[in-house]
Amino acid sequence: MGVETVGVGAGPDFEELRRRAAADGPPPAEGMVVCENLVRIHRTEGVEVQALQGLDLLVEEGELIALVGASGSGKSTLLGILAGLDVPTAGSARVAGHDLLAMGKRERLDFRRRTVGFVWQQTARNLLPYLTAVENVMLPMGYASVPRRDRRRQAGELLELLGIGHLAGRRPDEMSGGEQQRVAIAVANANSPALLLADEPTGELDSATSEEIFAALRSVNEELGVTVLIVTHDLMVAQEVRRTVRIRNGRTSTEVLRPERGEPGVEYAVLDRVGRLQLPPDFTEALQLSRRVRLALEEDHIGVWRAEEEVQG
Ligand SMILES: Nc1ncnc2c1ncn2[C@@H]1O[C@H](COP(=O)(O)OP(=O)(O)OP(=O)(O)O)[C@@H](O)[C@H]1O
Repeated sequence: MGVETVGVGAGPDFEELRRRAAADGPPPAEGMVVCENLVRIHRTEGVEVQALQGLDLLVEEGELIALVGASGSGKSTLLGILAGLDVPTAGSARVAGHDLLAMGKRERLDFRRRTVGFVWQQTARNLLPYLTAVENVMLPMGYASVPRRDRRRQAGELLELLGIGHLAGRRPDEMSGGEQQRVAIAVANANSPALLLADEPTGELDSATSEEIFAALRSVNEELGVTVLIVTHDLMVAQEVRRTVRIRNGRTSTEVLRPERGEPGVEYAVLDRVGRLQLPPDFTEALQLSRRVRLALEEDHIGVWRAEEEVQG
């Protein structure tokens, strides 16, 4: 192998080195949502909080997934980034092919209006109080360039799809919390988004109503083909989806996959594209693994042991 000198007038320049480094890495992943090594640091009054600390997430087009995690683990921060409301500090994040770190102001606004839909936990935040359900649904259609003459009909069809056609003429204060949330799902789909984000959509509701909200989210996923990502503490929701991703300390730690919805799932640790794995803290604590471990490749598994000097104390 030849040796090249990097210097003025000799050898490859910086751009060339960058191109080679990129070519050496794995090819870019594809999907509706692709986050790699995503970092978001909040700075307030001189204090830094690392809300996301190198998070990886891949969501395929057409999936319906749940995102769970303890309070403060970074779920809302991630949703804000995917919705184009917040900008990551480092790493990469793409939604429907849009690079969320490189977007200019104009593209970001367009992205929010056309590519994503959002349902908030607080029912009151999702709807304008002085408009009827059908008028609320028609509103985002203006941003998405739906011709004016088609808006009322399309809004009515969306409400029908979600089983709430009879609410079309009612204002939010004439509906229950669950009805408002289903109208909110119609509003979030009015611009035909590629990705629907829902932050604790069943958080303020009882379990029977939560089932209705979840059924509405499932309808838009199955009938309209929208990719849906739900942040939830609700066990019912987490058990009803095929894939549940758990965030811990600003990183994706484990995933539960279910062969069929409602069936018991299998929990997997997440391996990133360069082979990094986050060991669960209860495992590392039980075996007092810290700093370095010994690995051994076996026929069908990898063994992980405490390093010799740490075993001897
Ligand atoms: N704007 C902000 N300024 C400073 N720190 C923030 C800001 N937003 C979030 N954080 C911090 O970032 C971390 C992650 O917060 P985030 O709201 O994303 O967590 P979460 O998992 O959504 O929590 P919850 O389930 O309680 O909503 C927390 O430590 C939080 O205090």
